[in-house]
Amino acid sequence: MISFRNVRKSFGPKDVLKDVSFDVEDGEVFFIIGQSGVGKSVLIKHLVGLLYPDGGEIWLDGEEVSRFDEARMYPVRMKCAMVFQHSTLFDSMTCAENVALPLRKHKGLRPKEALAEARRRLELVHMREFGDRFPPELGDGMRKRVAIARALTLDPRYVLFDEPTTSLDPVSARRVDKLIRELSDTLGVTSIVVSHDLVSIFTIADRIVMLYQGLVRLLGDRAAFQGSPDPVVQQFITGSAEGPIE
Ligand SMILES: Nc1ncnc2c1ncn2[C@@H]1O[C@H](COP(=O)(O)OP(=O)(O)OP(=O)(O)O)[C@@H](O)[C@H]1O
Repeated sequence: MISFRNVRKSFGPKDVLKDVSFDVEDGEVFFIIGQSGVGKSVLIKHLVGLLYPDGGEIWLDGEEVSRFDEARMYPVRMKCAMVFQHSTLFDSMTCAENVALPLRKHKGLRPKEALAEARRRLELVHMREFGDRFPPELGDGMRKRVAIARALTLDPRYVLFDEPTTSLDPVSARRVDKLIRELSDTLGVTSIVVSHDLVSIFTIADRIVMLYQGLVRLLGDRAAFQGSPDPVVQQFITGSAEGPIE
């Protein structure tokens, strides 16, 4: 389980996170939503020690990771994989070689074993037949799925997705949604998804937290958001230009 407890973070005079608290339960698909610049990426970077809070605590599986030094962060990063918005695959390696890389580096598998295991991992994301292709030969959606396969190589308990469907065509975006849902349902992975994509949110989220002006505006399931009388929540989820959001 992940707990953010009264987390505060400022950059110079800018108070990005003022007092943010919520828990993410094991196995759920948990979305973090809110306007551009509200601090969604800043928040998830705290989980893996890419940022440290100015105040408050972050707990992961019973340990306060917000006080960990680099050495103690290492196993945390193995447990929490990140899938960045732009797939960071090596263009000069095949998809299978890309997925095999962390298996060789962190699990010590020999090249042949790592490649065989990489092909099994590609199957999880329905990309097995593309193992010998190079990333530039594939579309964005397929590259994203390979990046997800690579993120899964070290059997993380948590996968942090930063805007996984942004810049994908609608069909590829829905395939990525389906995959995120499957990872929770079949592997028990906990997914934390930063997203603006209303279709994803209302199709696959178990729970959603909305950040607004440095605070949690609403935390709840899809029905709680759809039925919320809060005009800020309603404006965000309907994507309306008119309303209280500045
Ligand atoms: N390392 C940093 N140094 C200074 N300011 C930063 C740093 N990282 C983030 N910020 C600022 O913190 C604020 C929140 O950024 P963040 O990237 O978390 O927004 P976001 O909610 O993820 O937005 P988007 O949806 O556009 O990705 C922004 O104003 C950003 O400029």
